[in-house]
Amino acid sequence: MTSIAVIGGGSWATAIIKILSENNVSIRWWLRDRAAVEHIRKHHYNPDYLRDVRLSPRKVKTFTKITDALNGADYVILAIPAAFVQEPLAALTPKHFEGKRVVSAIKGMIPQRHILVTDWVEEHFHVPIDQMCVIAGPCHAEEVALEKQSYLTIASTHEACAADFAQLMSCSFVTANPLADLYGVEYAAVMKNIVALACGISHGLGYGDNFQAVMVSNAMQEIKRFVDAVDPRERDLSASAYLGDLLVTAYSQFSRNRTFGNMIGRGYSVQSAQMEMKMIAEGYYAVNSIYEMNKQYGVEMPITEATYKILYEREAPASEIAKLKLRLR
Ligand SMILES: NC(=O)C1=CN([C@@H]2O[C@H](COP(=O)(O)OP(=O)(O)OC[C@H]3O[C@@H](n4cnc5c(N)ncnc54)[C@H](OP(=O)(O)O)[C@@H]3O)[C@@H](O)[C@H]2O)C=CC1
Ligand SMILES: O=C(CO)COP(=O)(O)O
Repeated sequence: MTSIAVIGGGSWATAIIKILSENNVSIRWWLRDRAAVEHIRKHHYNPDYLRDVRLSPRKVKTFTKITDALNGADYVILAIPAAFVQEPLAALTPKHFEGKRVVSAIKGMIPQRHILVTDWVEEHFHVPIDQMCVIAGPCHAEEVALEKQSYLTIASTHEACAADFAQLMSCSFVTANPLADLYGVEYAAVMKNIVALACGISHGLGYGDNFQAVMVSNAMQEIKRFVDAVDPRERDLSASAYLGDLLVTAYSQFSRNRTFGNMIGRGYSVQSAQMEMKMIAEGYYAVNSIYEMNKQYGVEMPITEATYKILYEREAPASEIAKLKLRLR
């Protein structure tokens, strides 16, 4: 039986565990919150996220010590927002990861370093890049909880590695397909969160569906320009791992990033929007990383620039979106 450690106790970790539990696996789940661990052991659901998801005590064991969760695991899934992933893993060394495959379920970048999570894991824990995957595709945890038909893309530089893990992430309501484009998929997943923020901001300002459709079309071109600059290769950006993920985050009621942006458009400060939301909007951190990274690449990125100026330079949302309006086609 495949043993899988899941690191993180939020909505996506909970949804991933629900999917994995449909297969013949044993899950070793680390959460930082001791009270949540006690609650799950006693009541078999996560009290803080997706409370309707029942967790099989036979398949899912919870841990408060991260090394215990990793013990004997074949896979380690990282499912904590990128901004916070370094702290819980700080005590781990390359030895803890020896012989394990690492899967990033994170759609964000390491903020202080402006690097992808897989690059950080390779650098920090010496996990070979071909032993890593990312979980991508248009898929909200809330819909997984409701068993609504969903699709995931498992990307890796090594197709067989992606294919193995895709099998574990497939079940009656989830189809997971492998794809050999780790970097393209990972960057696109980071960038779609920035676009969702921009869509939310415009919506909060009163812009309508016509404007948003143009924003999303322009965003796809912006993502293509950036991804082609950082990792040039043949790829079909209309595939669901790229375009599908952008669409779901830009339009869905469940999108954390769009919700956060919407509050900013309605006049909330960054701090008050963060306090209002229990969940994390990765795009807030990602926009800083992509903006900083792009100083090196010089790609034309009007949507990223406008979002950065609103969130980090405290420019007025209305005037930044008005300027952006003139750059969209
Ligand atoms: N939700 C979704 O539908 C999807 C999410 N993702 C990605 O999954 C990743 C996780 O997001 P998601 O589960 O939605 O996030 P949530 O906001 O639902 O949960 C955040 C998790 O991170 C933990 N956390 C917050 N701050 C810290 C910290 N300082 N140190 C350690 N842990 C911390 C929280 O712990 P605590 O509960 O104790 O506060 C919680 O377990 C993100 O990269 C997101 O982009 C990808 C696809 C879909
Ligand atoms: O990546 C996600 C869905 O694919 C989740 O991010 P949002 O909640 O911002 O849409």
